[in-house]
Amino acid sequence: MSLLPLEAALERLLSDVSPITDEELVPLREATGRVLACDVSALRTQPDFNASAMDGYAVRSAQTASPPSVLSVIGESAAGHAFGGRIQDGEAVRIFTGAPVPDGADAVLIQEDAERLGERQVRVLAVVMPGENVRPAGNDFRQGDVLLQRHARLTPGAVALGASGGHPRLPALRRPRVAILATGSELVEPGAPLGPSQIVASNSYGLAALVEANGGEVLDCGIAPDRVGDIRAQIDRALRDGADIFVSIGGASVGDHDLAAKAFEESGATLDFWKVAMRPGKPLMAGRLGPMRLLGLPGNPSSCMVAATLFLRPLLRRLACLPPIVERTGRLGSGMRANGVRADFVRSMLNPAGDRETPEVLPLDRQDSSLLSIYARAQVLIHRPPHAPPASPGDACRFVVLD
Ligand SMILES: Nc1nc2c(c(=O)[nH]1)N[C@H]1C(S)=C(S)[C@@H](COP(=O)(O)OP(=O)(O)OC[C@H]3O[C@@H](n4cnc5c(N)ncnc54)[C@H](O)[C@@H]3O)O[C@H]1N2
Ligand code: MOO
Repeated sequence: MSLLPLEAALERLLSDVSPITDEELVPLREATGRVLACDVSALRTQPDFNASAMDGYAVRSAQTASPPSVLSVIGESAAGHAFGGRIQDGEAVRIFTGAPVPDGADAVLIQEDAERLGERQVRVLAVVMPGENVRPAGNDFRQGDVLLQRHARLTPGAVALGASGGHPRLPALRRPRVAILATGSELVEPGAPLGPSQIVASNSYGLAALVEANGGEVLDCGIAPDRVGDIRAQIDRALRDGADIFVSIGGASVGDHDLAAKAFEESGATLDFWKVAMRPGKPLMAGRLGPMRLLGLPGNPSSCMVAATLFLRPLLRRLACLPPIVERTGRLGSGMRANGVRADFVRSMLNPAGDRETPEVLPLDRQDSSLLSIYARAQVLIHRPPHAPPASPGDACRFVVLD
């Protein structure tokens, strides 16, 4: 099978994908990172009374026009305990930050500008203007105001705003469910004892982190040995459990024990493509089974993560109704050789001292696709198109940001 150009592969993968529209109410504590299903309006006004912004004395501002003057202290208003009466000329109410400003008062004199004279009196030492140190009712928002927009991704601040608006739960789109299966008889879980010629299954953890960072939910299918039946069983399980995407890791190449394509086909899936003109990540495959998408990622750790960044991430973000992550332009920090037939994605770092708009991009010196130590240091991938001519330091380049 010949290599499919990257753009054609992406087009095939994404052409008929639309965002999930199912909605669910999510408790505030679980809402960060979720995508809102609809606009959220305030159920209450904040603050719903005129509130003091400072500790001091609620006064009629006109009464402070020619300090020093003395006012009678007729009571106290604390947060949660309003003063019930009304202030008249010549009177003040001791008040604390966040407390309701009593009727009749229009300003708060901060206590640094006041001198308390026993229980009953206070000396005014400064002029206060009408409205000074008062947060009027509705200062933040009013009941019915749209606080959060449909399809916004909830930040910590947005969650706090939703809470303040009176919502214990927020309406979110269902997250795309991504089943992740590591395949390979040599794999063991991190921390488990390793037998001869065994290795740690690290990729599932990298992929799970990528899925969660991009609005998805992980269904962990563990590790399957190199047996078609075991891989198929996990495909069936993922379909039963309502996965939107099934991702296998490893067994994507052409060796005798590379069984992903066979397992996909025997499970009844159609294979959309297999093998993309890119480095790393060439043996990538994509298919579908009923409503579920399948991605077969290569096993080499960097190949797996790069293929996931380029294919799983956009698929997931589209399903999750998140904006695509677009390539950016930078300047090469070092020269590069002419490229071959595969688009090359070069693990690189950004020069922290460089220009932020058009950063200098520094390729890491070793690019072998087995090297997680290099991949983990990389912040970006320089995208060198097929047959790109040799490039010199300072030349423009395109790059993809990793997360
Ligand atoms: N004759 C050919 N051989 C290979 C070709 C080819 O075109 N012709 N392509 C090479 C390329 S490119 C890649 S990439 C690899 C990918 O192969 P597979 O997807 O079949 O990966 P495996 O053979 O299963 O594993 C490769 C490597 O990665 C390790 N691995 C696998 N799964 C995990 C995991 N979950 N966590 C960590 N490491 C994992 C595995 O032990 C192997 O060391 O094929 C080339 N060969
Ligand atoms: O594509 Mo493989 O991913 O070159 O190592």
